[in-house]
Amino acid sequence: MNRTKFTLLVFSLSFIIILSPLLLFAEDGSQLWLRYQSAIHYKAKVTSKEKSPAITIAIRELENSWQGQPIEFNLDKKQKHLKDGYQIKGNNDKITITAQKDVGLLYSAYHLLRLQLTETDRTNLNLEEIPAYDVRILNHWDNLNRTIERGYAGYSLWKWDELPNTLSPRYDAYARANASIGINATVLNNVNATPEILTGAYLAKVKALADVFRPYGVKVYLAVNFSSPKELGGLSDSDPLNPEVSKWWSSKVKEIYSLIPDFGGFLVKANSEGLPGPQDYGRTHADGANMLADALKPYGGIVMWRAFVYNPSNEDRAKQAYSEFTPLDGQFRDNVIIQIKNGPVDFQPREPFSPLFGALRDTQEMVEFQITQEYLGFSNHLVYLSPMFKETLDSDTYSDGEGSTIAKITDGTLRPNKVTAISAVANIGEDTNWCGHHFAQANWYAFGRLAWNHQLTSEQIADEWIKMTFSDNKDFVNPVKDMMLSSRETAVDYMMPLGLHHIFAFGHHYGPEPWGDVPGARPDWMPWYYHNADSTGLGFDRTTSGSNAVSQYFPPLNNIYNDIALCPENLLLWFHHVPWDYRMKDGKTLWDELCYKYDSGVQQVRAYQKLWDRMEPFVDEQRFREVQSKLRIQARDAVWWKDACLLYFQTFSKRPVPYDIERPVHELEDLKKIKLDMKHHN
Ligand SMILES: CO[C@H]1[C@H](O)[C@@H](O)[C@H](O)O[C@@H]1C(=O)O
Repeated sequence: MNRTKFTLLVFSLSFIIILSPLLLFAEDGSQLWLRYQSAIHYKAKVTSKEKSPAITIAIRELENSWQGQPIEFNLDKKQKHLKDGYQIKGNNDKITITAQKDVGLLYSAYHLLRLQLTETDRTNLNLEEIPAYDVRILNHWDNLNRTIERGYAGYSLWKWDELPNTLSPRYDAYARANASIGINATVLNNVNATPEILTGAYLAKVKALADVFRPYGVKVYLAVNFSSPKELGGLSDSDPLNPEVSKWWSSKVKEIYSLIPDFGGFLVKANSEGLPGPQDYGRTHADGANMLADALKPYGGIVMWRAFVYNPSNEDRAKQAYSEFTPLDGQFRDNVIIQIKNGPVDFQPREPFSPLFGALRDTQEMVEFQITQEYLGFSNHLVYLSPMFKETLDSDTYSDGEGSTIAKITDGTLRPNKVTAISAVANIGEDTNWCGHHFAQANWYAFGRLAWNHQLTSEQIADEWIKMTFSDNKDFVNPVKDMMLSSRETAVDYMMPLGLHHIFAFGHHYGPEPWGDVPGARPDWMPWYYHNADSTGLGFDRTTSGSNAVSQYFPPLNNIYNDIALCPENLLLWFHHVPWDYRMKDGKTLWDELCYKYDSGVQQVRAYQKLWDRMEPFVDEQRFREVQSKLRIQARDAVWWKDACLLYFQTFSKRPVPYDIERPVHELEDLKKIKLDMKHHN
């Protein structure tokens, strides 16, 4: 080797040595799970007779990163059964992909790259993927001032003040991330919607976003305020039966479609939590939804009408959506779909499924999940939500006999739905790592994967996500996967075990406040409304001798939930007021069981801390430290929850905390004084 070559070699080696830690350090999670290595020495050969923006992206993704056989794209419009899906066939020499839509080819590109990143065999491929739902949609609760209701990852991605002229690169990255997991729709603004979103100025901004998202197959939808005709159009009212009102909506819809020809439709929260709606004029939800549906119909748009309604009344809050919507069954147009939260109350760590699923026989239904962790420690706690999503989807409602799962009711298997959909409230914000917690990215990922295929297991999804996001080393994948898979149950244990619910601090919903009593607030906003602790026991009596919410479920569930001996123990205090000395299945008293559950939640988080520390060699410095520090918060919060709930409930149970578990480290009176400043959390 001559001198020049030697100098060059030394120079480049030192360059690599100096720079590599910096590169590692710069690893911040902004790439999400899209960590494809670029194929520097090899440009994949991808051929396609057809061209379109989606196909161009698909080719670009593969040419940048695919390290395998040449690929041939085929568009075959006759293969309608594929919907947004695709077939992949291939051997060592070649891969052929067929889709009926160009977006199907794009999805197939991400499928191949996923196989590559997860080290799955790619030499013998013969598969067909068809999505379970037509509309796989994120709901952003983003306000026009860029705060996010229940958002814990910074401000909204949408920079309304810069739009439509300036386009943040995050818009493209957002659409790409969604496309990579099959999400094809997004509601840009908060369901607590302001009429302003429908002004010409905002629609021009919405159009700019729709144009960025379109090549990735992501359609834009808007949440609308039911009073828009009055507030924006200057009409005397917004009565759905007033012809002027429906005329106003028709012309607004026409204006939207002239800007965004593939606009998806509206999401509506009406007559709920103070928002206006058809009931303001003595009309029904059906009158309101149908009026909007008629305006959207000529363009193929849909209305997602939310069932999240409850009034200050004497009726158990858990019963109200069912009471209000079942009498309207069969009255909705075929482009209306009722969007129902997974549980009957409000995204609690664990709820039974909403009894509305399956009860509306002649009305289309869809699930609304919450990815953002409003009731699960915000972006501070590591809680992998796939098991929770699956718990709902796999729940058997018995509406059409055994096997009538929520998945089958909503995906069209059991009902002749014109359109099928599944939604979730997003956890995405402007933070560099998108979701506030590196592991919260897994929940966005899991929602997309389940919306595509609800038969995937939580374990499969976690496995993929860990390998793509962090490492495929089994010494990392296996323990981290175990941590993720148990994390939801852990959170339930240190927050609200055995069916307890809604004992959160008023307003921000972060910490515990089972004693909560907000002067002047309505009873169903008080935590004691939900736990009913007294000297005899704990829990909400929803049996036939209590609020009778059990009767909203189909047999045999109504009887199972009604019977304290049959009711699943993880829902016991949801359905029953249980004596403190009631014997649980393991022989412990209710009080002791409660104590052990809280303690086990705390111990589990401690175990996660230890586990994560052992993972240091596998993770870059920055992500390692960030997750480590979040776990510290989670561990402190878990103790806070345990102490607050046990010390408070003990004032009723008057029994000792079992002597073999960790003693409280707080005074109840001190805990009662904690006031969190959650203003930035809205
Ligand atoms: C958007 O409002 C939210 C509100 O912030 C939240 O606390 C509650 O969970 O539900 C509401 C809803 O789903 O409409």
